[in-house]
Amino acid sequence: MSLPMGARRAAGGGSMNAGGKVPLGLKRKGLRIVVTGGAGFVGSHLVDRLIARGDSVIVVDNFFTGRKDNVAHHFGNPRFELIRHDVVEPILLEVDQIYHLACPASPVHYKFNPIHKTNVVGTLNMLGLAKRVGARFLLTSTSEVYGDPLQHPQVETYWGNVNPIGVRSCYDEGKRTAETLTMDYHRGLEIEVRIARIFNTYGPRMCLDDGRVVSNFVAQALRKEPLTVYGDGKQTRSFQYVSDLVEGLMRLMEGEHVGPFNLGNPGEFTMLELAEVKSIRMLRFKLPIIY
Ligand SMILES: O=c1ccn([C@@H]2O[C@H](COP(=O)(O)OP(=O)(O)O[C@H]3OC[C@@H](O)[C@H](O)[C@H]3O)[C@@H](O)[C@H]2O)c(=O)[nH]1
Repeated sequence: MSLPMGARRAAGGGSMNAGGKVPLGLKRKGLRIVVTGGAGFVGSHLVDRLIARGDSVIVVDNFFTGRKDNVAHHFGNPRFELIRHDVVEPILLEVDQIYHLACPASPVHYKFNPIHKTNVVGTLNMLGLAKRVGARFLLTSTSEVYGDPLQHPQVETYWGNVNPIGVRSCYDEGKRTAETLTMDYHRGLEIEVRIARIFNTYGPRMCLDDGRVVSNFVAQALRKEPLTVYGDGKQTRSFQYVSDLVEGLMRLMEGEHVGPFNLGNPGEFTMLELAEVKSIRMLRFKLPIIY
């Protein structure tokens, strides 16, 4: 079957079964956890879940794309702390687990401000912290490590088809390097690590100007503007709701397996299909607040 270039879809139901048999929260209650990028779209939802199950959470965020508003409802909670900090600088914290999310994920943002340094130096700094305090480290990598994949859907053993010099390379190659560093620290220094490869995710707290396709289409539909389908619209993507992703990240952290694991949705749309009113409605039923 010939497939459109640029198709990115998680293989096998998103492979979210790592640690799936461990009931969340039972053994892990009361941990000290740092979430880098915790004031961002995905990070803030993760923080909500961790706080809700009784953990103490330190959010580290430089507010490049994250917003205080996303975590303001935790201000005053003694189990919550917010630190303005860029992960390209080292930081010393006493924690049990590190969720390393810090990195702008929308092409609009990272093309404007290339983030190779965030991925490489930032990941190195957080791995250094994991080593120093003996914390378990989870890297949020991306489906973009598969580049313009020639295999469809992508399984985790596929090495990808990646351009080292393109406009999106700072992200793709930055995350690939971050994965390499993570595995090196795991093999060489016996740091406990987990790697998640996140596919296209949507939900509340995405910025309207995020630039990714779901928020663009919803914003355009609400404004009754034409939807901007890029290229021939035959490229495909899978879309997962943010709470499903957060569930997957927590299961991965609590489970026994290093990964990498694809976290995504096995279903897929072409961008032309997504632009149909029916598809937008299908996604919108879970999109009560986009702002
Ligand atoms: O308005 C738009 C925006 C985007 N698109 C198209 O929609 C597709 C999806 O693009 P998006 O910008 O939503 O994002 P991508 O799927 O390429 O990457 C996204 O998901 C994986 C994450 O790891 C990345 O961080 C995230 O940016 C692309 O083919 C793009 O060209 C449109 O057709 N119209």
